[in-house]
Amino acid sequence: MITVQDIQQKTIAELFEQYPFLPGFFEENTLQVNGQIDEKLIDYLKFLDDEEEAENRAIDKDQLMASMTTYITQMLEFLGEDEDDGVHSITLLPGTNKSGEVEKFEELKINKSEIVCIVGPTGSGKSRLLADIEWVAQKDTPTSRSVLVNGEVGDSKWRLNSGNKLVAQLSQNMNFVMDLTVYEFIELHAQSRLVEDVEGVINKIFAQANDLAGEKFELTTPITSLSGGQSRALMIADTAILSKSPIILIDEIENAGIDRKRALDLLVGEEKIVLMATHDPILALMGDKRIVIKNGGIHKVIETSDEEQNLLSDLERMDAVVQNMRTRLRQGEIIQKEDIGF
Ligand SMILES: Nc1ncnc2c1ncn2[C@@H]1O[C@H](COP(=O)(O)OP(=O)(O)OP(=O)(O)O)[C@@H](O)[C@H]1O
Repeated sequence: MITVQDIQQKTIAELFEQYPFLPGFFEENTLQVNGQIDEKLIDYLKFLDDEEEAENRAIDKDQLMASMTTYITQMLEFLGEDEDDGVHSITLLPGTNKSGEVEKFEELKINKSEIVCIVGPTGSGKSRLLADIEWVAQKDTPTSRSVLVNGEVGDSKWRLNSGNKLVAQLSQNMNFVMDLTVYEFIELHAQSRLVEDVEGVINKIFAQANDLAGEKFELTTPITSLSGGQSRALMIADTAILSKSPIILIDEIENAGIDRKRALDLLVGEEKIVLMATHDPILALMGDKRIVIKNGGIHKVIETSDEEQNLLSDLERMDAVVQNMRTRLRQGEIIQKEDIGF
C-alpha cells in the first residue's frame, strides 16, 4: 500500500521513473513540470498553497497528493504490480512419488535469477512438477507437494488473478493463428500491458528475438510465416521483456535454431526464476542446479559442478557439428568423415 508519505518526499523525476504512468495524471490535472522535474513533490505542489490557485483548481495540496496516491495504487493493482508482490524465492516441500513414498529431499529453495533444470526419463513427472509450481500446490495435486512463495504458504491470489500471474509458461507449441505482423503482435501485447514507450519496447523485443533466432526476420513479417525457431525466439524475448510474472516455466526449448544460452541469459537477466524441463544435456548443464525426477518424485538435487560447467563448451562444439550436419543433410549434401572435425 502506497501512502502520501511515501511519495511526497520524492522528486518528480524519481516518481516518473518509478511510475511510468504518472505523467498521465499530471497532464490530466494540468500540472506542468517544465524546469521543476528535480523538485520534491511536496515542494513542487507549493504553488497550491496560494488560495486563489487552489480555488481555481478546486483542489488543495493535500487532496491532490491523496488522489495521486490512490491513482498510483490503483494503476499498480491494475497492472498486476502490487508493490509488495516482489517474489524473490519459491520453496518446494516434499510430497510423494507415484508409489506413495515420501520424496527424498527436505526442502528446495529457488531464488531469483536462478536456473533450475528438471531431468528424468519420459513419463517420470517433469511436467507434473512444473504444473505443481504453476498451481502453487498446497498438497492438493497428485504429488501432495507444497510450494511456498517467499518462504510463505502460497497465497491463492496467485491462482485467481490473471494480472498477477506468478508463472509464465513457454510451451513447446507456438502456433500463431492471428493474421498480424511481428510489429502488430508486439504492439498489441505492449499496449495491453500499458507500456509507456510502446515503440521502444517493440524495438527492444524485436532486436532481442532476432539475436536469438538463427535466421533473421523483419518487423513486417507476418507471425504466421515465422519458422519454429523464429516464433520461439519471439516468444522468449516477449516473455522476458513484457511478462510481469516472476517465474518462467519452460517445457523443453527444442533444438529449433535458437541460441539457447542467450535465451536463458535473457530470461535470467530480467531477474526471473527459470525452471526448465529438459532432455538436452547442454541445457541441463546450463542450470545452476538440476532436479532429478524418478517415478514421479524428486529423487535428487544436483548442483552443477565446475567440471560440468567446463564441459559445456566442449558439448557446445559437438552440438555445432551435429547442427551443421543437420543443415547440410537437409540441403541434400553428402557428409564426410572430415565434417566431424575431431
Ligand atoms: N508423484 C506423482 N504421483 C502421482 N502421479 C504422478 C506423480 N508424478 C507424475 N505423475 C503422473 O505421471 C504422468 C506422467 O508425468 P509427466 O507428464 O509429468 O512426465 P514427464 O516427465 O513430463 O514426461 P515427458 O518427458 O514424456 O514429457 C502424469 O499423468 C502425471 O500426472
